[in-house]
Amino acid sequence: MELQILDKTFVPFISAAEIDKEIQRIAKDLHNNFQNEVPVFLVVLNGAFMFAADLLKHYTTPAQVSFVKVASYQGTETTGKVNQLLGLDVDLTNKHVVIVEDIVDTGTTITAIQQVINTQKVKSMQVAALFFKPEAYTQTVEISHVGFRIPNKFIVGYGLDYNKQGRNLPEVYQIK
Ligand SMILES: O=P(O)(O)OC[C@H]1O[C@H](OP(=O)(O)OP(=O)(O)O)[C@H](O)[C@@H]1O
Ligand code: HPA
Repeated sequence: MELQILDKTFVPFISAAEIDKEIQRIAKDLHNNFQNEVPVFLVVLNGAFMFAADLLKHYTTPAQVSFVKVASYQGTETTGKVNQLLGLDVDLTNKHVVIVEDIVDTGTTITAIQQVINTQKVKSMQVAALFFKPEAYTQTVEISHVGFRIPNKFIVGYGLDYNKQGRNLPEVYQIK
């Protein structure tokens, strides 16, 4: 069934069952990665809230979870654009960090986050993204865990919004 949000029409793209299957696979890969270690999951709000909830329910050994938001503002002339992670309330020193993102599109956001994380002495850093648009990606950060590689078309649902709407949908729609 088509979905109308404001001026745009969307068509069904990925079902809730398909999403769940990929999330279980990613959770298993993460378990295998960390074995007896306790990783820190940094969930990037707002979009990743639904992915993070489902992923972390399948990650059943001890972990730390923290929620961050990216804020960028203009610094001085020499520093240019400065990025900040709002809400980062854990010391990441010597920790295995997993950044949890709903989507990596151009890669601007994940690159900004990685730059902030790299100012701390972490043990390792990985990215888990449910969706990745290879054709749109312009950056070099490695996306360690990807649910779906998708075409460069706008999607909504499962945390992702169009003009603030559609985050609540349990499946994903693609713009028509
Ligand atoms: O790779 P990029 O081109 O940077 O795009 C990806 C980012 O865009 C979305 O966030 P947005 O800034 O829309 O905020 P939201 O999570 O609150 O929707 C998404 O959640 C990613 O964080
Ligand atoms: O395709 C998308 N949909 C919703 N939000 C987004 N943020 C980056 N890409 C997208």
